Amino acid sequence: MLTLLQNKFALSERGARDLIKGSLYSALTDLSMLLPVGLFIMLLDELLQPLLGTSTATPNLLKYALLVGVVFVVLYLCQFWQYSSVFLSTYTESAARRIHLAEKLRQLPLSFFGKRDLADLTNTIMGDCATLEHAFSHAVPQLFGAMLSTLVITIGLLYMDWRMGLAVLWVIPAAFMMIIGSKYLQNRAELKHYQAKRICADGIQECLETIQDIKACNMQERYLEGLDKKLDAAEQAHIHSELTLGAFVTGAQAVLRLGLASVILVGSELLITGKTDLLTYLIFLITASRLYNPLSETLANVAEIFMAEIPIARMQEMAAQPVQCGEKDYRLNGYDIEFDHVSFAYNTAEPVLKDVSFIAKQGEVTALIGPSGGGKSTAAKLAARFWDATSGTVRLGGRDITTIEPEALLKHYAIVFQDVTLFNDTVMENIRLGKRDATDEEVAAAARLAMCDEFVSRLPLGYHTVIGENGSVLSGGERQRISIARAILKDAPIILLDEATASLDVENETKIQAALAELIKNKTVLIIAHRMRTIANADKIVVLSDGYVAQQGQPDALLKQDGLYRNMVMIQKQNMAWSL
Ligand SMILES: Nc1ncnc2c1ncn2[C@@H]1O[C@H](COP(=O)(O)OP(=O)(O)OP(=O)(O)O)[C@@H](O)[C@H]1O
Repeated sequence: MLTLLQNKFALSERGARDLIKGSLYSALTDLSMLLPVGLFIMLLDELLQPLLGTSTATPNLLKYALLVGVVFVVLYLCQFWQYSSVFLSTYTESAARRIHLAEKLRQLPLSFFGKRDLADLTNTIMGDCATLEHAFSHAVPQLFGAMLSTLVITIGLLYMDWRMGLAVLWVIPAAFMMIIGSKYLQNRAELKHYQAKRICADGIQECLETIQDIKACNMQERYLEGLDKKLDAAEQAHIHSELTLGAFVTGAQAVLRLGLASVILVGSELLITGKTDLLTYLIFLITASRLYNPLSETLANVAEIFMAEIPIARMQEMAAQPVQCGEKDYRLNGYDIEFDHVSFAYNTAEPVLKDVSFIAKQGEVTALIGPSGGGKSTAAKLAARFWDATSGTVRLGGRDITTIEPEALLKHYAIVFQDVTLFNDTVMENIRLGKRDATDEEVAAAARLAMCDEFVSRLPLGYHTVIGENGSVLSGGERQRISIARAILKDAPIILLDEATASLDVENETKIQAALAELIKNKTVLIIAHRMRTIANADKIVVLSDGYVAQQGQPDALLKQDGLYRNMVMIQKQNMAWSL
């Protein structure tokens, strides 16, 4: 039962157990709502008896006053238990779900993010969690509770008088059949609504991200027209989905109310023909008027549960994604990085790296060079296990890196990428990310080595200036220098520099090269650069072209060979001779 609920609703074991508890409390609350009805019937019975001549006793009002008090307390307690059980457990489960999702995202390989668009992912984390939170606090336990309480009442009514019992109950399967029958249409409408909403969110996100280019190309009007159409489509899809839901739910609720009419008809007939007594007839009338209330709400909830199937499916899809795992405690024999017949493809069958083999030795600078799209950045990312090789092995210190837990592995790496990522925080904290426990003095020393001083002194609050989302108040070169300072501060044994100095002017590049020369002593350095001067001091060159290793060896030796390396050096020399 627990496993079934876990699988069906993407719940944790505790969540499934809480759902059962919440459903039982909901059933108890529904049943407790019949207590005032019972009390009323008792009083009615005592009032009717003198009229019917079966007794002369008058009702004991004190007894009824006490019973009203007891019923009130029971009702209060049932509501209180149901509320605290259902809502508290739902929000606890919801918090656990969000943490679990975040934890899962942390462990997923980057290939997963390459396949998903960001708006969809954000929607899964924020929107889907909220949808499920609402469904499990307002719909699912109430539905199960109503089903349970209806079952108990059904047995009681059929036992009292099966004919009037059937008159009350026939509408329940009819109404549910109507809702279940409409499931396909409702799901289709909701899926269309969700897709339209996602397209809208994508459009808005794209607009915000590319606003600079849209303005530069004078495309505002055309772009906004497109966005307008997407918003209209989302609005239409939403109206359509609400109408589909509303039509079936109100239809089913109307069918439920027919039960009262049928009980009046059947009961009157039985009463006239003397097949039942007045009290039984009244019991059925009053029960029927109460029985349909929780059921009526439940019908609207059934639709919400159907709709929750979409986010549940997405949660399950996320949960089923394979994560990168490995050992946290391991021994390395130095920090040589070895690519051993490595091939790799992103999403397509076409490999980006093909049978790549080379060793980046500790204490040496190994430069990856080659034409654009040759696979240099991909190789660097494979070296840090951002992705796992499709075939072949990447080793660090003689150990296959797929056997090492990614976070434990990354402790050995300081990385400076082409695309720098900065956080909306101070310069100081952005650099401190390299080493969380670094003192302000250590951060400032790293910043000085990375030539940050000069531009930081111009910021209003110096190192304590908040630099905006992704360092929006800084230039490309300044952002890159912060990223280099981070790497210097981390002082890891392996350094990956992917176009690390690409956004710098020649003067700053020369200064930073000097700082980097200090940083990289006795470390394993893998450097990617287009400018030959950036890799002038490399110990080894690996030329990657079209995913293959075209050449590798010491720079001097490669210069003597007629190959890609010599061509690139010659072309760059010619370019430097040009002037505008
Ligand atoms: N995340 C990705 N998903 C799919 N394909 C990708 C991805 N990243 C890169 N590629 C493709 O892989 C190939 C190699 O890209 P890579 O960035 O490794 O080349 P590179 O040699 O570093 O290029 P450049 O010098 O222009 O930066 C290219 O064809 C590129 O389109």
